[in-house]
Amino acid sequence: MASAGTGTARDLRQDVRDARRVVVKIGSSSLTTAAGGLDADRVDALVDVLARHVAPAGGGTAGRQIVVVSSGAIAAGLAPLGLARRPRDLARQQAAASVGQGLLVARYTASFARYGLRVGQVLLTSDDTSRRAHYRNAYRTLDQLLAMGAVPIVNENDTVATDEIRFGDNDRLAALVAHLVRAELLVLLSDVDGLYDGNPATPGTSLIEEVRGPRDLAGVEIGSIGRAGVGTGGMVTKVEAARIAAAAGIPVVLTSAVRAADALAGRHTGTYFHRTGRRSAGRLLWLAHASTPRGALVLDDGAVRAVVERRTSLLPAGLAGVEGEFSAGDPVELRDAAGRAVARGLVNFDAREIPRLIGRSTHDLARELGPAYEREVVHRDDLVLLRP
Ligand SMILES: Nc1ncnc2c1ncn2[C@@H]1O[C@H](COP(=O)(O)OP(=O)(O)O)[C@@H](O)[C@H]1O
Ligand SMILES: N[C@@H](CCC(=O)OP(=O)(O)O)C(=O)O
Repeated sequence: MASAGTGTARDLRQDVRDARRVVVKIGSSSLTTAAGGLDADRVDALVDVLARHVAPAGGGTAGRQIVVVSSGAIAAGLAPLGLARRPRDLARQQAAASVGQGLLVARYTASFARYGLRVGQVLLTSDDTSRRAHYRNAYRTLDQLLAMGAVPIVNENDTVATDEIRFGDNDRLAALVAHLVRAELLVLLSDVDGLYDGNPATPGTSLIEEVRGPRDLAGVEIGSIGRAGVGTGGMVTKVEAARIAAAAGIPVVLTSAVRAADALAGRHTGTYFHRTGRRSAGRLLWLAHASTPRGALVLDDGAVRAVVERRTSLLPAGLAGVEGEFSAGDPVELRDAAGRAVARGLVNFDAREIPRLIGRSTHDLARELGPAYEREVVHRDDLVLLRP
């Protein structure tokens, strides 16, 4: 194991050091005071580290493009609204997020301004970003901000997200943002210095320095939120986020906010997740991990084979049934006759139109109902297979 701080080439995680476009996610627990509310000093401490990498002068890794995914809106809104702790109900969480998000971004704005850097607020919902037009738009905005030297500050759009479509935690959001902006590195910063093989509060547990794949996680006790009680997903969502990013070809460093400088410099700190896959097609990762299906299409056996093995579009002839209420453009699940989900896709028809399509050829449908019906139920470009 290389030592931290010396900085010879062998001591460094080279792909971390070489990454130009980086997503840094910071959790609520690292931005709030023990008494509740935003801790301006901790925001400044993080920005001190990040600004050094973004600012054009200074050598080293300066000139990097950094996207910050910052939690903390709800936590920052608690004290100003006289709430002693994080509320359980969605309405009060959203009220707190509404107040807190403004304060959070104001703090980042002032803090980055110390280095002559601008920030741009980007609020995303999981649902939007699975759709083609929104996905492209989100990419374009983030890319443009980076091209103009600004630092995007991303959070979930808490005030409009409903319980069903909500990420809640920002870990998976950060993994998907990393994929969206084609980042070369994802850094997850928390109040714990990495992934431990059990609850770190338990004596005798130790830090896992590297994860090469699922086998390295076997037997690891991955627990929920920490002492601060302001975070959401605990280690479970961080490991899930790391898995999503690594599978999409993006290495991940998971460590504590106080070690951010070491992590970004490529020094051996925290837990390093090696990439396990290659970059996959854009929006489909969001479709698989971020969308909430509004209903289901039941496929006959031939259609399951065609979609799963031959990767074709789903045509009306392969439909055997429909469930739920959805509109054209919504995400739906594709199920086999036994009810197993085999794929997820964006459907081209409203649910109420489906019964008349079941088992029919597109040719017959076009002749009977007009040319608008000569289309796939789910196009293969809008379809992602789910792992068994
Ligand atoms: N195996 C584990 N390794 C490390 N931390 C763990 C583990 N299991 C549970 N945790 C807890 O997860 C917490 C971090 O999650 P969370 O509170 O949601 O933070 P954040 O606000 O940064 O997202 C840590 O404080 C730690 O107590
Ligand atoms: N969007 C929410 C994130 C909630 C949250 O606590 O996330 P995290 O601290 O990353 O587990 C917020 O800004 O409060």
